Amino acid sequence: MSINTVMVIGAGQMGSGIAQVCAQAGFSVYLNDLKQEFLDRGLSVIKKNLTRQVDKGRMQAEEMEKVLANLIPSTSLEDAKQVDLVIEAAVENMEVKTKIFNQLDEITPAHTILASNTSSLPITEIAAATKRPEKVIGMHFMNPVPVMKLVEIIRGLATTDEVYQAIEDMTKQLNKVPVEVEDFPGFVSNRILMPMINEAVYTLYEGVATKEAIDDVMKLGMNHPMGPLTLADFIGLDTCLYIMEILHEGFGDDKYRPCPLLRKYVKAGWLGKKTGKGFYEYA
Ligand SMILES: CC(=O)CC(=O)SCCNC(=O)CCNC(=O)[C@H](O)C(C)(C)COP(=O)(O)OP(=O)(O)OC[C@H]1O[C@@H](n2cnc3c(N)ncnc32)[C@H](O)[C@@H]1OP(=O)(O)O
Ligand SMILES: NC(=O)C1=CN([C@@H]2O[C@H](COP(=O)(O)OP(=O)(O)OC[C@H]3O[C@@H](n4cnc5c(N)ncnc54)[C@H](OP(=O)(O)O)[C@@H]3O)[C@@H](O)[C@H]2O)C=CC1
Repeated sequence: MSINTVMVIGAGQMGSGIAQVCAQAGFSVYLNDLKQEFLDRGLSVIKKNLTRQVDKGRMQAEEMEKVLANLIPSTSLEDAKQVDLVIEAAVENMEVKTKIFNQLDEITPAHTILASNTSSLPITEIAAATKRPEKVIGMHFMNPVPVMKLVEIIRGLATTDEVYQAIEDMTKQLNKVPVEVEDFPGFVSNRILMPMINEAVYTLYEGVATKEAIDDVMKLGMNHPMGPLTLADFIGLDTCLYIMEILHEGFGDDKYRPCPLLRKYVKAGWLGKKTGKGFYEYA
């Protein structure tokens, strides 16, 4: 099962990072989003990241041009006709994802593998929106994608060994480390990380400490590279809330109830770094 051409759906922070690492590994990459302006934003982030590598002497300018030439902007899902693998990184919403997978199932050739970068949604349910559940798989990258080594790989109930192997091999080609986990809400990463972030929001909500103090405790006391509230802003408060809701619903356990303050911020449109304001403000 050979993968040469990839489509990444969603040119947000995850999609643009995934497209960048695929293009750097030599794959031809269609980067797809709903509107040209989102694509332009994603491509400009990629260019900025690569330019930093060139400035630091880690990449030749010609190499950067080669990587950029591997990227093909796309606003039409029909472009998926050409690809061997789709990695979907649109918003964390089951309705949106099943709609995309259903369309991809019609558009892509029979051999194409359909992967989702979902952070918490059941792969088996996404796969059920297609007539090829054996070719649907979770490929969960971490943020920021060009820096973080891990990719969680999640099989749906029907995913074949051959498809799993192709995705594990591809992950290694991207210079990442694959870790296989089972299809349960939040997988391993967000089942552990997100309740910690949610608890940090409760700690703020209950007035136990200021946001800066909460972050300092976890940075200086536990050696976390970012405090949990800074990390929540970095991930996106909407994504954090969606993940908590999926854990809450998926396990039916109130220990996963999202903090009302998190809900309030999302309702206000304070989504973190990507909107310029979350727990902190960003220029
Ligand atoms: C929600 C989910 O489903 C799953 C998730 O992804 S959860 C989130 C997982 N990610 C984390 O937990 C990130 C925690 N934070 C960190 O690891 C670090 O703070 C960090 C890597 C983001 C930044 O590291 P730092 O040392 O504080 O800053 P800095 O020195 O500026 O950056 C270190 C390197 O990362 C690069 N970098 C930082 N942010 C970047 C970005 N957004 N994109 C690309 N590269 C980036 C920098 O260029 C720098 O590269 P070099 O070492 O090659 O020069
Ligand atoms: N943020 C993180 O740290 C991580 C997130 N993830 C997962 O990755 C996915 C994307 O998250 P993230 O990149 O942070 O989110 P962003 O909000 O940064 O980006 C999502 C992008 O997808 C676009 N989009 C939405 N619907 C569609 C569609 N139907 N077709 C094409 N594009 C669409 C959005 O456009 P618009 O702006 O119009 O909505 C936006 O540009 C989510 O499933 C998330 O859970 C996984 C690991 C880490």
